[in-house]
Amino acid sequence: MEQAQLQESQKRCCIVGKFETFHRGHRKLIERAKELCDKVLIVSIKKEKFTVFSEEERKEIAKGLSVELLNLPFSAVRELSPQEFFQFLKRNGCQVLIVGEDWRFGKDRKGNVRTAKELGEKFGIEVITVQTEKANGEKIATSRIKELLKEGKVEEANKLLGFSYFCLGTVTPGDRLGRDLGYPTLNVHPQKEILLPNGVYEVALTLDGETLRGIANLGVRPTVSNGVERRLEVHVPDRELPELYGKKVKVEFIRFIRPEKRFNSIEELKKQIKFDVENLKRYWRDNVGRAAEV
Ligand SMILES: Cc1cc2nc3c(=O)[nH]c(=O)nc-3n(C[C@H](O)[C@H](O)[C@H](O)COP(=O)(O)O)c2cc1C
Ligand SMILES: Nc1ncnc2c1ncn2[C@@H]1O[C@H](COP(=O)(O)OP(=O)(O)OP(=O)(O)O)[C@@H](O)[C@H]1O
Repeated sequence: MEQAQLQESQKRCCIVGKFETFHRGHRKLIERAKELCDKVLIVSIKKEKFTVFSEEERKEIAKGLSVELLNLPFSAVRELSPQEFFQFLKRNGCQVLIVGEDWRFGKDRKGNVRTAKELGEKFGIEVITVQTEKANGEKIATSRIKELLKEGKVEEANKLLGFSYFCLGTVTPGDRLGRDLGYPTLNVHPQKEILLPNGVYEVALTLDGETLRGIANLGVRPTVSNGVERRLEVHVPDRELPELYGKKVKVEFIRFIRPEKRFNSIEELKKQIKFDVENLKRYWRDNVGRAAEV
């Protein structure tokens, strides 16, 4: 029995697909793979540009899930027949293949789960099917997550992702206006274009391994600038942050608070920020124990 368990745990599971977002559907496959195998390899095939997460962000997600990520351009597999595709998997040491119910593979997407099971028998690769993960009766899909993010519905997007939409970025100097306003902000230069609309968001800021709750303005700051350059500025209430220029940070978007606005004076902007911050602090007090993560 022990020997059998040992052999089972040394198996290598593969999962193949675009894997743009690692949403709850993708992660159901990963969880199943981890139950069955010691090593899990994600073969991520990129057809078009990924826009939700940068390459480094996807690597970070994969690392957090303890899976190996192999990125392949679509051109590397486009011409492979279903049979050649299985030969490719075999060469990569794949012993178990985990697939969603509607998985298609091989040239012109000719292969399906049935073909996969047949080829699996031939090549000695066990093919395991996982049921589609749905939310409100609909298959969880990256396209829906993108739509929600673009509409500013970050909480709904996060529910489908199963974690908070985030960006990694570098701290850059701002105009030092925030300090005069009484609300100093950390300017974060993100690695990608953030899909969310301009606005004020509840966020979680991770720096040097510590996660702090904060409030961010994502936008062009129409009150104080000519409104062209998009910026991400994070304010951490009741906390004096040291000089952090050049540091890599992570900003998770938890909740949309309000759209960005142009105020007639700095005084009005200051009053609004005070209102936003006080409201958020009250919200945190009223929701003690609520984790930053979904
Ligand atoms: C919670 C919060 C809300 C904000 N809302 C707005 C806004 O609605 N309109 C706007 O023009 N700027 C807004 N800002 C941006 C401020 O104008 C900006 O933080 C300030 O100009 C400081 O910029 P600096 O860090 O480059 O010095 C907001 C900032 C924070 C922290
Ligand atoms: N909601 C889901 N539930 C279960 N499995 C899923 C779900 N979405 C995708 N999968 C599976 O994950 C694997 C990788 O899929 P891939 O990244 O190519 O996604 P997809 O089906 O095109 O979905 P999406 O566009 O949402 O990323 C495939 O085996 C696919 O069937």
